Amino acid sequence: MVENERLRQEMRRCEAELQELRAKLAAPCAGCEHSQESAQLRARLAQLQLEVAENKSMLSELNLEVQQKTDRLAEVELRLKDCLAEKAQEEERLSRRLRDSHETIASLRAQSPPIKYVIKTVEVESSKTKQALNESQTRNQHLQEQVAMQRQVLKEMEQQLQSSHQLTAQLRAQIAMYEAELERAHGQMLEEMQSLEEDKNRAIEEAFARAQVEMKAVHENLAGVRTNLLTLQPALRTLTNDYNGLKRQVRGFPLLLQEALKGVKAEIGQAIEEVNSNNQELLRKYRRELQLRKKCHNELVRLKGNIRVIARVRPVTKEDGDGPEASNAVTFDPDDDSVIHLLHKGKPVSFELDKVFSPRASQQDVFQEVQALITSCIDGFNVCIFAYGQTGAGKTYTMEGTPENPGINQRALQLLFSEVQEKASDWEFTITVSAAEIYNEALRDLLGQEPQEKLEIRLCPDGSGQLYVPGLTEFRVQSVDDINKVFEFGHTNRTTEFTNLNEHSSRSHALLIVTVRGVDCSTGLRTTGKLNLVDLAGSERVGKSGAEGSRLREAQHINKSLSALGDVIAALRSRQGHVPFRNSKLTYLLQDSLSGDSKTLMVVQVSPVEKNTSETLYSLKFAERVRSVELGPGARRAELGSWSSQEHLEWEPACQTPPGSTRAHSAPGSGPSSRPGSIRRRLQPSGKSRPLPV
Ligand SMILES: Nc1ncnc2c1ncn2[C@@H]1O[C@H](COP(=O)(O)OP(=O)(O)OP(=O)(O)O)[C@@H](O)[C@H]1O
Repeated sequence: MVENERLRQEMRRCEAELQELRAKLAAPCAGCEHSQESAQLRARLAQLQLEVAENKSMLSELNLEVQQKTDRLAEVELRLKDCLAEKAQEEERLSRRLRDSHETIASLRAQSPPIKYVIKTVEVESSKTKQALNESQTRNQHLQEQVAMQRQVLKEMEQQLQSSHQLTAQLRAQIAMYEAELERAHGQMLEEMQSLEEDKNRAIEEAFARAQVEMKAVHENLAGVRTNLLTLQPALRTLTNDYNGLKRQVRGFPLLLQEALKGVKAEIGQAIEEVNSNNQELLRKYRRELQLRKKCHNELVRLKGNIRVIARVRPVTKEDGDGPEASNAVTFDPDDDSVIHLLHKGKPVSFELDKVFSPRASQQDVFQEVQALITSCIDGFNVCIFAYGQTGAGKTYTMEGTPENPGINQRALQLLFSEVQEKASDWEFTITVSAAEIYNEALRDLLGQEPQEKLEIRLCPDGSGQLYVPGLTEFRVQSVDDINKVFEFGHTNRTTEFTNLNEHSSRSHALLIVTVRGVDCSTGLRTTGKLNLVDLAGSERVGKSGAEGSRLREAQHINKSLSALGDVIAALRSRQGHVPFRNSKLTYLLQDSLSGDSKTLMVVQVSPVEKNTSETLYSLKFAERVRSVELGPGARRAELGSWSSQEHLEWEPACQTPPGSTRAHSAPGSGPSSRPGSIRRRLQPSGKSRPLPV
């Protein structure tokens, strides 16, 4: 049975392989790949045929075995039948003997006692016989069981035989089918090989034909090349001659090259010299242009006036409240931006200043007006910009502004940075800042470690006549970030010192002092310009409104310093012989930035509302007083002469005062010869440190 199963599996495998072979034979194939596959198929076919033959022999062996088993079975059946017949005979014999014994017993019973004895003996023998009978019956029984068993085995074997027969028939049928299949595959393969052979022959024929054509063409080409070769030979000869000529020339080339190089080098040297002299000329022109630009710039500032007063009116804010008191009392002249009209107690009053900014003016508009002054600081001029006005009129807004909309202070520093950067190729600049406060005529350093300490203004010990503040901190700034840090530090110092900062700041002057020091890299010329940005204390007249005690003292100090400032500016503007700088700490501190060729601008801050008209009137009168000391055109020319002379001192030895200029009002320290301070400042030797000049 196991063998049968194995054979069946083998047959199934053969069948699967045949299927596969059939599929491969059916698939389209090409070239040598096909022939390779065909060879493989042929080998596989042979193997399969071998396997089929093996299977067949195994099948015949199996048949033989079945036949042998059938024969043995028939033999067993025969033996069994013999056994049964023997048993039947034995039984028959034994029953016959039993019957004889019974009869003998009965006849003997009818005889005498000796006979009885015999009977007894017989009876004894009879029981033995019975026992033998029983035994033979038991054996018979056992044999019958064995026969039944054998029969059962026989039956099973018959069934097995039958199924073997069936299987054999099936296998035979399958083998026949496989053989047919193999036959067909073989036929197919032969056909395939035949067609491949034909294809191959065809391809060979075609290739041969092509090769013949190509060969013909090559022969033709060869003939052409031969003809060309014949014609090229003379050209080759010419070329060889040329080549030999060139070779001779090349031998002489280094000499020629050296000569040519010598010539070119000489030309280049000459060209470099020409370029150098051109560069020198250009540098000279550039310097002259630079000087001219400076002159033009100063001329522009001069035309605008050395001391200028402008007004800025702030917008009405919600702090001004509602009602008639908060109504607008200020109007402007649409045709003249230097005129402002104020309606005070029902009476119109007009003022004329250098420029008036309406509430619509932006921080940038105002800055534009002061921009030229700030850039002149880079050229070594001292500049003062003041914000003047009553408390809440917008002084701090104009000078400091807000973080989103910064005022003059930050914009000025930004402008200085960008200007300095533009000139970085020719100049080296350092910008430093100091911040100070004057409260009740006491000067304090806002950037120092001890802001509460009072500082003094002293004469420079070097005998130059300049003033300085010992201990005033100077910070070097290089970016807007640095400025912000400095401002923040100054602000912190102020806030930690005073509980009511707003009130305090209204009553103190805040100064931001920016010093720009430059060195011209090509000439070594040094300049120092100072920009003083001052947020003045509130100008309202507290003293007149009956203030007492500390408020009165504050008011007196403020009034004193503000009127001292007014006096100084008026004296400078009218070129008085004596300028009262020492009348207040503020003017004393700013002395060198207010005198000489310094430039000053006062921004008068104005509140537009009705309730502030008295203070507004006072502020505008102050502004007009400062401005009213008019300089005639002659004086202005004289001023121009003084500026020019300074430029000439640096670049040209001679200076000329323009004709018609008058020096009647010139202060002793403002003429060309009496400005040693400013000239010294410009000619300071490189790297020499000195106390901050004030
Ligand atoms: N041009 C302006 N545009 C918008 N708001 C302004 C302008 N000027 C001033 N302000 C606002 O008016 C208010 C008062 O201004 P600011 O504090 O600058 O006055 P001040 O004169 O410096 O006062 P104090 O003397 O007390 O320091 C502030 O809220 C400020 O923002």
